[in-house]
Amino acid sequence: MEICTTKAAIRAQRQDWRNQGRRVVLVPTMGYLHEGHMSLVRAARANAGPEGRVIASIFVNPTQFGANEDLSTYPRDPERDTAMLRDAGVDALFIPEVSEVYAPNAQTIVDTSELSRILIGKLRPGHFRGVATVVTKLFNIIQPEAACFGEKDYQQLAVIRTMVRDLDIPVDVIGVPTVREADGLAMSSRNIRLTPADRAAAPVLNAALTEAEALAAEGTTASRIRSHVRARLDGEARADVQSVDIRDAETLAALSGPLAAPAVLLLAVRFGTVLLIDNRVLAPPPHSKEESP
Ligand SMILES: Nc1ncnc2c1ncn2[C@@H]1O[C@H](COP(=O)(O)OP(=O)(O)OP(=O)(O)O)[C@@H](O)[C@H]1O
Ligand SMILES: CC(C)(CO)[C@@H](O)C(=O)[O-]
Ligand code: BAL
Repeated sequence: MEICTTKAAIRAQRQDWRNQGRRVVLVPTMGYLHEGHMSLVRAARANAGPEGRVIASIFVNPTQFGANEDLSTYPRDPERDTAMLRDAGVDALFIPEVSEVYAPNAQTIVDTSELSRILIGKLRPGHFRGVATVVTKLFNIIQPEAACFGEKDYQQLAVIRTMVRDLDIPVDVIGVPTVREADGLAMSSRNIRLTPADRAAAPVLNAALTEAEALAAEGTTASRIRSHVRARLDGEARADVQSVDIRDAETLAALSGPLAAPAVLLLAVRFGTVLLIDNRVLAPPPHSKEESP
C-alpha cells in the first residue's frame, strides 16, 4: 500500500493508474477505523473490479467541527488504521496534515443551501458545509471514478449526492449499508467514548428503529411512529434525545401522514458528551398507494 501525505504524491499515484487505464474508487474516512469502514473498503474493491484500485483517505477535517465540538478529542490511531487498510488490500492511503489540505487563507466553500440547514445541520451548524467542501477537495485531488459513503450518515450521503448532481462532479456515489455491533448499536468511531453504562443503554436506538419498522408495515402514520419512537427513547434515562424525524427517504422533505413512499426515520441522541446518530428506511405498507384516498 502506497502511503501519501501530500496532494502531489497521491495525484502522481492516481495519474499512474489513469495511464494504466485503471478505475479508482475512493473511501474517505476520519480514521479510528472499525468494521463499518472495512465494509466501505469491500464495497470499493467490488466496484473497482479486479483491475481497479482502491484509495482510502484519513483526515479529521477541522472545518466540519463546531467551536464547541469534539475535534481535539476525536479518537485517532493512524498506525492501527494503516495496518487495517493494508490488510484489507487497499492500494493507496492519503493521510495529509491539515496544513497540506487547506491554504491558510482559504476562502472558498461548497454548501447545499437547504439540505445542510435541516436535521443534523441544525444541531451542528456549519457541519455539512465543512463536509461538502472537504469531499469536493478530496474528489478534486484524487479524481476517483467512484466513492463510497456509509448510510449511517444518511444526511451526509444526501448532501454529497446533491452536491455531485448540482455541480456535475463526475464521481459515482455509492451508499453502503450500516454495520452494527452484535447488540444492534451502529458502529461509530465515537462509540469508544461512551461510558460503560451509556454503551449498555445505546442499543435503544436500534430497538426503537426496529419497532418503527413494524409500525410502518402496519400502516401507522408518520406522526404516530415518531411519537412512539420519541417515547421509547425518552424512556431511557441515559438518552438525551436531540431529534427524531421522519422524512421522505429521497428528498428529506418532512412527513406526517400515512407513508405512501419510502421514508427515513432519523435519530440523533446524546449519551453524555457523545452524539450518536442512526436511521432506518421505512417501507410503506403493501398497497399503500392504491388504498390511500
Ligand atoms: N457503522 C457503519 N457502517 C457503515 N459505514 C459507516 C459506519 N460508520 C461510519 N461509516 C461510514 O464511514 C465513513 C467514514 O466515517 P467516519 O470516519 O466519520 O466514521 P464514523 O464511525 O461515522 O465516525 P463518527 O463517530 O465521527 O460518526 C462515512 O462514509 C461513514 O458513513
Ligand atoms: C466524509 C468525511 C470523510 C468528510 O470529512 C466524514 O464526514 C466522514 O468520515 O463521514
Ligand atoms: N461521520 C460524520 C463525521 C462527523 O461526525 O463529523
